[in-house]
Parts: sequence; structure tokens; C-alpha cells
Amino acid sequence: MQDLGLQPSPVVGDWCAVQAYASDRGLIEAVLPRQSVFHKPVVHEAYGIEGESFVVVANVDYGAIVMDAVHDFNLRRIERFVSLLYADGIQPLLILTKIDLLSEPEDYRLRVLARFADLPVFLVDSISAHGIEALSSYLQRGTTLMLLGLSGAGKSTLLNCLSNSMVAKTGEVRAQDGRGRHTTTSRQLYVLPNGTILIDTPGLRAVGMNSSSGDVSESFSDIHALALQCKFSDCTHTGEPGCAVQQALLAGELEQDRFLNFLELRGEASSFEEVLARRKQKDKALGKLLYHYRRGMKEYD
Ligand SMILES: Nc1nc2c(ncn2[C@@H]2O[C@H](COP(=O)(O)OP(=O)(O)OP(=O)(O)O)[C@@H](O)[C@H]2O)c(=O)[nH]1
Ligand SMILES: [Zn+2]
Repeated sequence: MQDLGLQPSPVVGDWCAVQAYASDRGLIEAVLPRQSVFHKPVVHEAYGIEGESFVVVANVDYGAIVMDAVHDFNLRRIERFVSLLYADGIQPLLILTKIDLLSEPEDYRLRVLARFADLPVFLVDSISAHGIEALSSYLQRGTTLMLLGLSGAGKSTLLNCLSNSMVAKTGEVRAQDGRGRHTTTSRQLYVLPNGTILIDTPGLRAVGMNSSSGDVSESFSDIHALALQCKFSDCTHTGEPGCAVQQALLAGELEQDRFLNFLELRGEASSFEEVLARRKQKDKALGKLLYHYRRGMKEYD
């Protein structure tokens, strides 16, 4: 967003005082005090580093983690989202989608509750709207829900289902693994007919936050398995000879979209790891400096 010279700069979810100068245009004069903010951390706390973080969404009441129960059910990812939400004092909810494709959807609820006993879990089929009713107590006028989830998790479809109108464009998804295209390219805010506010965050960015390359290979186990057959163990899969990933792409066994998604996430993960490496180097240099300083002091004693 363009820096408007306001303190703070408005983000999605902010309530602003606006001076209207045309029927569809206005000038933001002030950002009203925020009730809550959701931060995107730059560096993961698990590494013992208090990294920078920045506010991505303001005034969120609930963080709805949207997860494809069929193709992407992952307790570790739930944990990551839950801890990020808790860190900002935002109540998490879990919405497991595509349950129409499961024979025993209740099993998934039990698996989640065994680990996160207090987490409200909803099993929904956004196509037929089955299970949507259970969410209604969270969908109140003036309540803001932020949707978090990977690309293809079913956020746009859920939004459509909730609003009963095509407010968001859903992407085509491959039957094979259920991964979608990145139809959500910017954070957006929708107001449901009853006055509930929904904020849809880009699927890719949601996983990008504090992901490490370990997480990336976990999410792309097919590419990881192919990579083991590459001629070079440090193959980047971007043009080396004897690359099994490129071969699979050529043979149509690996979808180009999925590969591009992998490259994008790997890029994010490696810059994250670079930050860590730089930080370690700095700490080492500081340790050395302190050591010499202390020795110097002793010599004076
Ligand atoms: N069977 C079934 N399919 C679903 C359900 N929800 C979503 N889908 C399908 O899953 C695919 C991806 O859904 P989207 O709503 O586009 O996913 P998204 O989370 O918005 O993805 P991004 O916009 O990339 O972040 C689409 O083909 C949907 O039709 C569901 O409850 N049941
Ligand atoms: Zn390769």
C-alpha cells in the first residue's frame, strides 16, 4: 500500500475517518485506534529470535484457519497458525473444508481435538453449504473474521457459500491433489449481507510466513522424492543436466503450476534462512568482540 503519511499507515481491517470528495472516492484523514492486530513475523520465535514483524490486518475478532481436510490436513500447520493467532490475542477457529469427499469426517475433528482441546472445529462442505450453519454464532454484524489458509484450501468457495453470491472468484483445482491456483492475489475485505466482515488473505503468503525449507519439502513431498533421483545432490531443478524434476515436468507427471509454487515458496524459505544465518554470524562476531574486550579488561586488572 502507498504510504499516505498517516500514523499508522492503514492496513486491511482498519476503520478510518474519510473525507468524501466524490461518490466513490475519499481521502483518509485518520486511522481509528485498533482493537487488535495480526502481525506477520519476519523471523520465527522458535529460533529464539525476536524478529521484526509488521501488521498485516487490523481489528480481527477471529482467525479462521481454513484447511482442506482431504488433501492438506496437517496438525503441525494448524499448530503454527494457532500460535501466531494466540501471539496476537486473536481467537482461532478451524474450518475443515471438502468434507463431502471424506467418508468419516468426524475422525478429523477428533484428531484435532486430541491435540487442541479448546479449538472450535467446523466441518464444512462449501459446495452444498453442509455444516455452514454451525458457524453462525461467529458470523455476527460487526464481527471480523480473517481467513488463513493455503492456496486451494477453499477460502474463496467458503466466502461464496457464506455470502451466497459470487464475491470471490474460485480457481480450478486438479482432482489429483486438490491444489488450487492463486486466485487470491491481494488481501481483501468482504461484508456479508448480515454485516459480518470477512478478510481473505492470500493463500501463498499465509504459508510463506516463517516457513523453512524443511516445511517446504514437507508440503512438496512429491518434488522432494523426485529430487532424490537428480544427478546432482545439490540440484536446483532449474536447468541442470540429469534433473529428475525437469524430466517429470516434461513428461507431464508434475504440473507446472505446482512446480512454480514450489519455487516461490523455496525462495521465501531461503531468504528466511539467510536472515538466520546472518544473525548467527553477527552473534558470533559480537561474542568475539566481548571476549577480546573482557580479556583486555583483565589485562588492566
Ligand atoms: N468438494 C469440495 N470442493 C471444494 C470445497 N471447497 C472448495 N472446493 C474446491 O477446491 C478448489 C479450491 O477452492 P478455492 O476456494 O478456490 O481455494 P482458495 O483457498 O480460495 O485458494 P486461493 O484463492 O488460491 O487462496 C475449488 O475447485 C473449489 O471448488 C468443498 O467444501 N468441497
Ligand atoms: Zn533436479
